[in-house]
Amino acid sequence: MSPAVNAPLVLPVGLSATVTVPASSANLGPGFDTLGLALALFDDVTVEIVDPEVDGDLTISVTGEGADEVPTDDRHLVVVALRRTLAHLGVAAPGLRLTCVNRIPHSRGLGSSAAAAVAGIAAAAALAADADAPRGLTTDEMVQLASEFEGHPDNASASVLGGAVVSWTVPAVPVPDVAGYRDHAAASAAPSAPLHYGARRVDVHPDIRAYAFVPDVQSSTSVTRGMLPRLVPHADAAFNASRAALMVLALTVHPDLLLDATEDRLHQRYRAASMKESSALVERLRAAGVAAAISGAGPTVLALTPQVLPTRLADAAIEAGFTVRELPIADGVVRG
Ligand SMILES: Nc1ncnc2c1ncn2[C@@H]1O[C@H](COP(=O)(O)OP(=O)(O)O)[C@@H](O)[C@H]1O
Ligand SMILES: N[C@@H](CCOP(=O)(O)O)C(=O)O
Repeated sequence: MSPAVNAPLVLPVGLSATVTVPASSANLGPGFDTLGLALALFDDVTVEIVDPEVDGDLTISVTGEGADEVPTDDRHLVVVALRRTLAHLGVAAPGLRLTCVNRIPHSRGLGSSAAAAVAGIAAAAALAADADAPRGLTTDEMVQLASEFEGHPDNASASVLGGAVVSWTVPAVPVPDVAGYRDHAAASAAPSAPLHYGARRVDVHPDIRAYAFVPDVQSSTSVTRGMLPRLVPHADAAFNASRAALMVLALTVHPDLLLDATEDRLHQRYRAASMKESSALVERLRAAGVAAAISGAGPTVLALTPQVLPTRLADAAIEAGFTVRELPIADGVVRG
């Protein structure tokens, strides 16, 4: 019998790929759902193709962050992203064994879920390439798939491209009107409205240092996205447009402008009630002249500064219950 037309290429048992993917900090103050920064805190994921008769369809071993919390079955984010990407590439895996070494804390605003998606996508692309699959993935396609998975491109594109990123979306259907405004939130929420996602890397000024202040508490991104209003005052939107544009200058050539450039009126104030200690820390750091903002949807605080962080500020944050880490700016996902 001849093989079915378009039958998937089956990956051979014994094939394996390891990928290393960085954490990310999204928004950087004014750049809600657009700016992101890759940070040198890495998850390592190894995927091996196994014989299901011998090793089962799927085994997942997780050490480090989230080891006792993430599901070790078909719902695991890396597995979902991996399988979706293999299907996209016309490739099938008989059985899968995953080994995850997690260093990115979960639900803290450091892009752990985007990193998991990028790991799955990059591992699938690496396995398909090793098996000489007819299709591969370009970097733009990785940004597209990971952003579709995550629902916003800022974290995902930073973990793919590294450095700082400017990312954007193009709605595939006309954006509906609400009360005279174009309702982008409704358009993105509509399941029938696929988006095109784009992103480009910008190289960060070498003097800029990034510090993450990580609290013990967790905060779900989807929950705090629900705290955002559907409409905002035009003056606030205009304010953020100026600061987001300024932020690209501050990140690349004028680090002295970081304090002004990290101001925001679109999201942090609306989420502040759910992360009072983090919001207070942002205020304290900014009052001391350090450009600080909530990292992603929080509750981690990100500080960007062309100077070493003064010890008294780090000590005060530790006293308030935060772990303080300087995290170099990282390159994007790589095959290990
Ligand atoms: N490496 C991982 N493996 C499996 N699931 C993960 C991984 N990282 C994150 N997740 C899932 O994503 C959730 C956190 O996502 P989210 O609320 O978007 O926070 P974050 O800011 O860390 O991305 C975790 O509770 C977990 O279910
Ligand atoms: N732009 C998003 C970023 C979420 O980042 P995460 O690291 O908290 O998942 C948002 O602000 O919701």
